[in-house]
Amino acid sequence: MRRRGTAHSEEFKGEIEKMNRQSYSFIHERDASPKLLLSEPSGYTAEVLILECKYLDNLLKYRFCSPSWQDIFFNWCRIRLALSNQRVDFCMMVEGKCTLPFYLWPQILLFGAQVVSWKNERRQELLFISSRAAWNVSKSIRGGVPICFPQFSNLGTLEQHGFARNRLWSVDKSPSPLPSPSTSTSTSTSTSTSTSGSTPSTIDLVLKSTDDDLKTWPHRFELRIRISLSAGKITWIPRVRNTDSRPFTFTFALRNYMPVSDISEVRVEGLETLDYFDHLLQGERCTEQADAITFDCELDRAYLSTPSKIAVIDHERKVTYELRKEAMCDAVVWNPWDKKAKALPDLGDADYKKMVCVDSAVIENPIALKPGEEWKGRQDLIYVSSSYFSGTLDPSKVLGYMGMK
Ligand SMILES: O=P(O)(O)OC[C@H]1O[C@@H](O)[C@H](O)[C@@H](O)[C@@H]1O
Repeated sequence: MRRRGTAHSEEFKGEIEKMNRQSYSFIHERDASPKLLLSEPSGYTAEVLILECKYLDNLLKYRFCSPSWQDIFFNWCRIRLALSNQRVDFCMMVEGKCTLPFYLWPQILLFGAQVVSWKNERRQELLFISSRAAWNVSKSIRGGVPICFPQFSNLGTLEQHGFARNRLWSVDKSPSPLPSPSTSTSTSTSTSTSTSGSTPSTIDLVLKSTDDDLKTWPHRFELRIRISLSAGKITWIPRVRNTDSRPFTFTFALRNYMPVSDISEVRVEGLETLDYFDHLLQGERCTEQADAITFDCELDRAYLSTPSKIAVIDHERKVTYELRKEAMCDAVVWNPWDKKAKALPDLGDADYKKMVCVDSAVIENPIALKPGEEWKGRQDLIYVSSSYFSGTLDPSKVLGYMGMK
């Protein structure tokens, strides 16, 4: 826990002044943790303990806890909206219920429902964030796990990767039950997992079509994402429901920006011998010849009909990310390399060396939903400290260790 220190006093001051104007107040007693008192016009008042604050560009980010974490989600959202009118951020609040320590809680932006921070027990960041991430504009952050919907990449007439990553989502306080796991597309409302008893380290976010969205994509939908956390694993369960009177189709991806020690030391395993669309060859269909994907130039490929488990092995850092997925049979591998990195304004020139994207996706066969139907996918991202050493990689051992063989 980091208490308010002198390094932050100016930042707090600026924010307190703004809060006063918005009729929120800030309490700080000498030798006590700083507290924020939220009072809404409706009369709701809550006291929040601030655990940590950091300043990122023009946005002050807090970690905090409260007796009522769900209420605070909502109040926090309103505060950020009122103060910046730009983006909203929060951490999963599970005080008193969650067995995980604070520093393991991921940070999720309501803007895009994007997870932007996820840490392991050694407090290492497990997601990549660009050194030039633009936190204060109305555009998806370069890093973390943005959600691509209803279009992946430029495979359609919509903005690149669809609009969902550039919209403000809501917390779904009473999420509808998950459909049966046996069907990936279902009209069933039967439950296998009770949402009323959803675990404290789970949050449901929802995006619904707006009148503006309907002008560019004329289909009414509800996109729900359940994000759950357990030690060493973070899970996304996306669901898309057709709430329109006509059928529609869509493509989808969870773009995983993973941090790596050096991109030239990385191997992606599980995609060998598969066909892929090469975006750098105008989508030409090719077949993977290598026994693992390695990187020495720009790569932008959508691998087709992939297995449910893929391993991203960082040889140097002795770390493996295991990607497990359901109902998302394609997988994208992307690294922009040097020229493209320079051309992307929100990516540092050398950042390409420190990241790789391996995404769970539905691209080749878009999902078709009739009115009332729902599609459900799932992605688990698992962090494994590998036990092998640089230069002595034995893929079969690693895959065996991960339960993949
Ligand atoms: O910059 P964005 O919109 O996040 O996309 C990053 C890259 O994503 C890839 O999937 C696309 O094929 C590239 O064309 C694109 O540059």
